[in-house]
Amino acid sequence: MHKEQTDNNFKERLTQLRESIDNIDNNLLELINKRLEFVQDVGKLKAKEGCQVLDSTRESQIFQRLLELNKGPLNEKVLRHLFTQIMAASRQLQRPSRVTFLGPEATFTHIAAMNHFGHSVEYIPQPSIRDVFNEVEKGTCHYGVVPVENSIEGAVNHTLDLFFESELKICAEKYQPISHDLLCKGGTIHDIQKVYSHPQAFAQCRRWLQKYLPKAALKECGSTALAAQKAAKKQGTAAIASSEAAHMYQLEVVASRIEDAAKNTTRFLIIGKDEIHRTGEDKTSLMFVTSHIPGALYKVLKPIADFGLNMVKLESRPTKHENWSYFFFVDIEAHIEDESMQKTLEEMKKLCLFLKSLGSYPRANEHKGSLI
Ligand SMILES: O=C(O)C(=O)C[C@]1(C(=O)O)C=C[C@@H](O)C=C1
Repeated sequence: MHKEQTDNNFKERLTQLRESIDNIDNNLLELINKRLEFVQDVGKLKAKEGCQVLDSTRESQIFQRLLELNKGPLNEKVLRHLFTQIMAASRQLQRPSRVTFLGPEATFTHIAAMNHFGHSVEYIPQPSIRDVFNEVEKGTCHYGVVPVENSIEGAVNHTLDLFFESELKICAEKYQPISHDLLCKGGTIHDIQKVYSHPQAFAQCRRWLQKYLPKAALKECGSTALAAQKAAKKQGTAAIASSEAAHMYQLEVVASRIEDAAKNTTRFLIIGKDEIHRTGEDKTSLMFVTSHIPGALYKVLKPIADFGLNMVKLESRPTKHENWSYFFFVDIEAHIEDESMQKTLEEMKKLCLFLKSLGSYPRANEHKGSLI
């Protein structure tokens, strides 16, 4: 076949296919707008009844249903991303919401927040985890996002401690894969004399730094995003931060995925004032203090096993009121409305000096990952 003929065939076929795509897009647009009209009606109903806009239980059911229905080629990550954005736009239409997070912009907390709430909400950075709690308590923001645990470094103690004073509830959890890049304003790796980053990021990239930048001075910053801001100001300096920070602070990625251990993940908590209903796949977080007697912790935890519940986390923190006395934090795979959980709590309360529930929320899957 002549080249001209092949070109014409290609163009004709491409035009046909693109027309089909345009038709689908037209339908999608019409359907999304129709969906939003229903969402507006739900919003009016909720406003009348004084119900909260975000219904994590319903959203989690929508994801479960769509994932079961999906036959591909759309993959799970992209499906989740698309519907996160659609539902974020829906919530924003019902009531514009504000989400606050441990800033500045482009921290991994910000990335986790955007992956959870989508791009349609207003994001407000805070300088500390305490400020995130304060803003949500005051009601200036509807939800807050804070880190609670890293798969390599362990618990974020400050977050755990703040739950003692706070009446806020955990409304959701989000696992965010953490991947570090080396960013700088220009030039090559050979020009870098100084590297800025958060101490945890340095710890997570130790071997890489020893191998490729053994002579560079390492300067600690309050966050990886702050490190990126600093590196953006001076040639010959670099930052270890996310690829999102590169984009936000106009830096170039000199080396990507420089962390020593793959599968580095941080678990974030979404805090707010909502009580989240049962989905059937839930987690409940508890905080308690035991008495100072032999076997106290064993006795308090025993009902969890007796009622057949799965404890997935146990953490301790000093109470700071009395030396060598501790708060314990446990996560249990159940909802507070479950009968077995109610019975467990009844037994645990009898054995604790102090016990409170930090909330029940849908269990997140660690392997859902991030797209953005
Ligand atoms: O079903 C609701 O309650 C809605 O408000 C609709 C919708 C959605 O977009 O599907 C939006 C917000 C809620 O968090 C849950 C679902």
